[in-house]
Amino acid sequence: MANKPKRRGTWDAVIGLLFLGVALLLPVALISYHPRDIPAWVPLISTTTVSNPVMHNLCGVIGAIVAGYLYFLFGAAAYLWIIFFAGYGLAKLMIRDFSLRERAGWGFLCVLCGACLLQLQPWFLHGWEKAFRIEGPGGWVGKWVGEKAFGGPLGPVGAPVVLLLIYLVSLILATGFHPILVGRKMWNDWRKARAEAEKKRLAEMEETERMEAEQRKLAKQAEKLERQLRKKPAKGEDAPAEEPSAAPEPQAESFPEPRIFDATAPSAKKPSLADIEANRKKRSEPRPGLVGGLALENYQLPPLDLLDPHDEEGRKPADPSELLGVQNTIIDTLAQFGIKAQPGDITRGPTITRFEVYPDKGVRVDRITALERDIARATRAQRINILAPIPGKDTVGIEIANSSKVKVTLRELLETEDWLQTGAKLPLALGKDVYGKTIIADLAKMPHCLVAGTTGSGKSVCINSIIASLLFRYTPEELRFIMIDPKVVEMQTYNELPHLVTPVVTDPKKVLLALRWVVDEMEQRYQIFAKTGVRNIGAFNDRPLPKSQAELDAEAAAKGEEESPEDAPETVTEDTAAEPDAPEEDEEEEETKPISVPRDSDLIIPDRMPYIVVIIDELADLMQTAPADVESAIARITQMARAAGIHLIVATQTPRADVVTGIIKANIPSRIAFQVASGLDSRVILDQKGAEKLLGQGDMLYLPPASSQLQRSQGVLVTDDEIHRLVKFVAEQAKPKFESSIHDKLNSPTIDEEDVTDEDEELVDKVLEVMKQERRASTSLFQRRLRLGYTRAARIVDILEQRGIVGPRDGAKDREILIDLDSID
Ligand SMILES: Nc1ncnc2c1ncn2[C@@H]1O[C@H](COP(=O)(O)OP(=O)(O)OP(=O)(O)O)[C@@H](O)[C@H]1O
Repeated sequence: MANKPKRRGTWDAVIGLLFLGVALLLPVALISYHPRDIPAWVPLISTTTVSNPVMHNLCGVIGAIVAGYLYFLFGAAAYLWIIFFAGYGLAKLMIRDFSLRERAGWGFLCVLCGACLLQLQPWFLHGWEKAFRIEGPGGWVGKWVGEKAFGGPLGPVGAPVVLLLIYLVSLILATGFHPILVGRKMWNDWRKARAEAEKKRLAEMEETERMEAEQRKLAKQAEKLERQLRKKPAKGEDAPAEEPSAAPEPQAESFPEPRIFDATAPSAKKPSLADIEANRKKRSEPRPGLVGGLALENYQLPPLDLLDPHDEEGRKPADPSELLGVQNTIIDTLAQFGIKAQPGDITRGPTITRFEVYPDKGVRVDRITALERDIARATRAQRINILAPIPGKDTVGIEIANSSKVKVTLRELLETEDWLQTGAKLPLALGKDVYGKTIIADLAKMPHCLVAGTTGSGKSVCINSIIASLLFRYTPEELRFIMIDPKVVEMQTYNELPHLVTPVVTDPKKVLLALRWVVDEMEQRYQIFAKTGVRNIGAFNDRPLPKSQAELDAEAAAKGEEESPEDAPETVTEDTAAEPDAPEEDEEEEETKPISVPRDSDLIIPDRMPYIVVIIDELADLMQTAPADVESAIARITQMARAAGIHLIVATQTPRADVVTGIIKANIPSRIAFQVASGLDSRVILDQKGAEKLLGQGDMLYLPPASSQLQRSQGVLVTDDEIHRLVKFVAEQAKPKFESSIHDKLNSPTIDEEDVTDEDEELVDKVLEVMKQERRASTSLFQRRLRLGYTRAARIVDILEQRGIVGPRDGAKDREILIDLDSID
């Protein structure tokens, strides 16, 4: 009995070898087959009474007869027998307990189906009928089983499909090859390989970072040593020469005494009320040359007492023993896992406290990162974040949420010296970092910003504080807003602001029009810069203003000269516009009749230009309506608008790659991330993980422009009541004066795409054809060429404008064509 498996193994090898031998000889016999090799006495396949005098077949008469029968029965499918024998031969040799009996039947069925399918296909191998004198490319089986038995009842489509199914089923059963399982395995293997590659990449990155840190440390030590060596001779000549000062003692590494900073403690020095008022008054003084038809000579910037007073004294100071207790827990936990570390500084910020530790020599910082959950458990913290190392320091930072959060109010920030003394062109009070340092960004440098976070994380409050920061600094003459709020509710409060270019845009369909207006405005500003010979808004606004007629008259009178009409031109030429000393129109006249440039009559050169800040609250809603158009408009604005003084702030609560696309990200370098759901979302906003560990309610990561270092900070809090008071104060001083060009456009009824009938579509096609032939577009042209009434032609032109094919109406001129006409089929 014990011998049985052994014997079976021997027979398996014999059968396997026999099959492989057949698989080797079969192709030789089949390829060298010649019908005349078959002797006359062989039934069915003999074609001649006189066979070849010299045998062609390399496997002799037996090979010829076998090949002849295989071709006769299976046609070209005879070659499938090679796979049959080779496959089963190898399986018998290599796979233990391979059961030929279970599989061979299915293999045979596979060959039969192969023959039938070859017969039913009409394209190739039909020449074999004559060459081999057989029934068809599938042989006898193909003819009688495939064509007659299957093809007859199932028809030309049904038969191949059924046969193909049988073929696949028998192939699966013959080989034990499960396509779904194999597919799944391949997919899993691919994912595993990717994860491994990613792991390897991260490990390499960590290794390089570690090496760099090591090198920095070594460099520091070398520097320290060098300093010590340099100091020594100065102490005395008799210093013992044999002192082994060159080799640093490894155990003697000393760490600075740990200190506790409470960044939330009431600030020692506060600016006086008089300072703040003086600063505000200074900023409120009418600045020379600001026009804009808003009659704002008496405009006062809002005072800070519109904001709620912040209660610094009410803040509980940090309890040092509590903080030291937490730090000891951290050090103990690390020690339990074999990591020796020394305590470092403790900094209590508004939302989190950062505990620093100095890992001992030879400790890899990522070992500390790996203990994140254990440290969280030991300190009973809800969420912790480990900075290994803290950028620019030789310590590892463990950030733990404070039990009680300290609010960072807008008033607190606007009263700081940092704010009062800031040299930023468009300062934004964003918040305070862990060290209590105020974060004041300059929108002019940003120059565009992306704000993202889940719902309730603090985005709207952040946007409100940005708007408020600007309202506290700028008059409507100096800064204008375009607010886009598809969510409708968020920005309604601002509708009364005189700073608005147009009422808050809430209809997603009109957003594109607003963005296009911004693009036009930007282009016009560049034209004005070119005419006046300046490069950006700063230079434009700082240029000396042309003198007024009254000033010129006074000068002329002083010189005793007679005024001649030729000396006082009514318009400024291109050259004189750039010439500060050239005579100009009277300033009062200028308001009603702006300075114009004769050769380009549309170009109005204002004395000063306001900054324009475009705020989009909820990009996702816009990306749903017209993703390509919105994306390209944003890209256009962000790429060029900086010099023109146009800045974009985009907020979203959906930081997905299809909303914050690569193009949008590439053009918006500054980012503010609030809490998000996952590391993936964080990567979309910041290109790195981290935002998923934030605590919500204004806890944020700020990526300043031209930097890769994130600043964790607590966002500034401004309440709805404060915003209402602020807007009321501003709105009482001036009424909104909307730009007519954009206002009219946004108020004109849009054509709903659903209302565009088939008849309209036909006309649109015809109009496009006319445009292609004439290379121009105007309502009257279409009226004439297509014999249309005015209303009909104007409607089609409106549809074209809405689809972005032609530009807006521009007086009696032709419409601008915005597409490549050659791309029309
Ligand atoms: N800087 C902050 N300091 C303290 N609390 C804040 C701060 N920012 C936001 N909060 C709190 O979080 C709440 C939600 O903030 P906010 O309305 O800005 O969220 P959001 O991200 O805009 O949500 P949504 O997308 O749903 O509008 C606020 O009502 C406020 O209580």
